[in-house]
Amino acid sequence: MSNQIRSSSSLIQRLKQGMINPALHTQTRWFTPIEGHRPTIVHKRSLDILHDPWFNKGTAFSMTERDRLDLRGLLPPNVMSSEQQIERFMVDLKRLEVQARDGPSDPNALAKWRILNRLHDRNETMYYKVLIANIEEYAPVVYTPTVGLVCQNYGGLFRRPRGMYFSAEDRGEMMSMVYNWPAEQVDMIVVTDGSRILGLGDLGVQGMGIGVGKLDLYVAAAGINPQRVLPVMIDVGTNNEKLLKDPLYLGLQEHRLDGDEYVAVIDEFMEAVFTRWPNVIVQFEDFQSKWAFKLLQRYRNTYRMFNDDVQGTAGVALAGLLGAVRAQGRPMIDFPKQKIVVAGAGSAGIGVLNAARKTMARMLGNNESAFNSATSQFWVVDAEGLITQSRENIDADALPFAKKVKESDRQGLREGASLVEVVRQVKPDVLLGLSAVGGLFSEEVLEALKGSTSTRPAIFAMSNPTKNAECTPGEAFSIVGDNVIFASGSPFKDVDLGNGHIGHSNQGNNMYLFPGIGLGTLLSGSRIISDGMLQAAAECLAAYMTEDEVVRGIIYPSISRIRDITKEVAAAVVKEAIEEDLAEGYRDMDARELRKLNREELLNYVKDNMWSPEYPTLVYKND
Ligand SMILES: NC(=O)c1ccc[n+]([C@@H]2O[C@H](COP(=O)([O-])OP(=O)(O)OC[C@H]3O[C@@H](n4cnc5c(N)ncnc54)[C@H](O)[C@@H]3O)[C@@H](O)[C@H]2O)c1
Ligand SMILES: O=C(O)C[C@H](O)C(=O)O
Ligand SMILES: [Mg+2]
Repeated sequence: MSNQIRSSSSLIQRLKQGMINPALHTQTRWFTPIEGHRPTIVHKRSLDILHDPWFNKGTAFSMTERDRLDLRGLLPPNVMSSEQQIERFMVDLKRLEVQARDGPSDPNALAKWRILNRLHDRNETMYYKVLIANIEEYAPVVYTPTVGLVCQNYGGLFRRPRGMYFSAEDRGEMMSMVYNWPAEQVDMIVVTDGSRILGLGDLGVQGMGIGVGKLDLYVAAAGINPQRVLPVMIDVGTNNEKLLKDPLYLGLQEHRLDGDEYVAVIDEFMEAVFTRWPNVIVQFEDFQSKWAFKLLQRYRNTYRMFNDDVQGTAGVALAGLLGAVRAQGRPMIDFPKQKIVVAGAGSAGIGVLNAARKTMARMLGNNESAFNSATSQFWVVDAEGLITQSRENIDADALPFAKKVKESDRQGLREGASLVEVVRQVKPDVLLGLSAVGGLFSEEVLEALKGSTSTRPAIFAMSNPTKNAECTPGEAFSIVGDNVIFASGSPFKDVDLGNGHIGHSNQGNNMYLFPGIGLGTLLSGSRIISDGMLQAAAECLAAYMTEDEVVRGIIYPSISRIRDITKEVAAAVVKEAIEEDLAEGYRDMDARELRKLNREELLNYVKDNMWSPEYPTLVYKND
């Protein structure tokens, strides 16, 4: 306690006890502190304050207080008044009923999320026990699709902060701020700038929810220790006009930084986290396409990082495409014969196209003619229709897939042709959507797909969340036929086709790969995540399904098996890292020892390093 406070409070005590006659002191004009202005002495800092209901002020901590108490970076950047905090809380309380009605497919999804989130705040071990034991039921609550609703309502749902926030205003400070995070070791970071959250667009600082949801799966599926995960939001502003005007918005209310200024912020963040935790793995999530590719190219050879939307999605889609070939009763090597129409040429669509083309080309001999012939198997349609080489200002990433004008003429197609025209003319084996446009595979498009030359056309409606799916499984099976293969990014129920037959609704989501890519990289000790490691992950997922399953139209495992498939994927990633001479080992397992492991030993090594939610015995030690 400061001397001044001690002396004035003892004065008050003495006054109260009648030891001082106030009349004698009228001339002296003693300083009497106003009760509400007296500081409260705390013996805590950082997260300990935020987690103490007595001291916590949440978003109302002023900037100076945040600096004084090591809170900088642990809260969203916008400082709120207590009146604003209460208004936000009340808006949310009143909105609950409306949101419950608007929920994805489960009207109580948001309410369930709140209950689970409160458990997460109170007891991590119990939370993950519940999640792992009931993953099929609660993955759609803590992850896609409900997490989309959570991000949209983040302002109202914000309670106890989770993760770190770096904002454009923290430039020059990140290297020290990163030490405000209390964990000595961090294995996995999921970072977003909130610019393209699922198919919901720019949600600014509210995108924090996506990193939290992805890391829940890292813990539940990959057994990454929850004390070693860190969700990060880089708030460089938002171009969402509604949020820019919302007085209760928690992020920076200015337009997004762009160009070199933007890159400098991300560079500073990368330097800061890798300086403090040199072995961390950083997963980039839901960055708008414009930056997704550029940042991936910028960092992938120097840092342990990957982009989930570009690379994770590519692997999952590739595994599904190979599964669809098998489901037709054909060998995987027939993949290069598939005609594939892709709707959407953003970070996800282009990622899938590159991976699928590369795999086809490899199957065809990996030379120039193999590449050309693989390229001709794809038709790419974006918001402006079919992409051909006659398009002006064509995006550099889409250029390799632009149809040659002669080729499209021959097929009766022109630049900008609509999706339905393309499907009608091409009669594809596969129709794959990563457009973020719900219902894009309309009745007309699905009717056109009935003309497919495939015995078993495949439909991948991969956009998230549920309302952005290009079509539902009900529409796919009823319009195109009972025989189709169907997968979607967000979960749907299987369809009862009558006569005891089931139309299987697969979930084609990058959740089947990113946890294994992260865990495998960690356990291999590789300094980078190579194309080969990603390819190995995808091939492992493709091979995971049995012949019997694929023939029944089941091309992805049920989410109840996610811990097992993640273990397999991680082992495949470690193995590839060893083969590419990238593995440097992890903890006691050095690179030489790693190389000696056979398949079974490798799987055990992975399994033994997966955290499981069990209560440890606690002992108090005073030092
Ligand atoms: N299932 C998964 O695992 C998975 C993984 C990553 C992304 N996604 C989903 O994919 C979607 C797209 O993500 P992104 O990062 O590529 O987004 P993006 O905004 O970068 O790209 C969207 C693309 O769709 C195109 N498009 C828009 N309207 C169209 C229309 N009417 N017809 C055809 N194309 C149209 C755009 O031109 C653009 O090329 C999102 O909904 C996201 O949730 C799913
Ligand atoms: O988050 C998901 O469910 C998948 C993917 O990363 C997406 O952005 O949609
Ligand atoms: Mg994503």
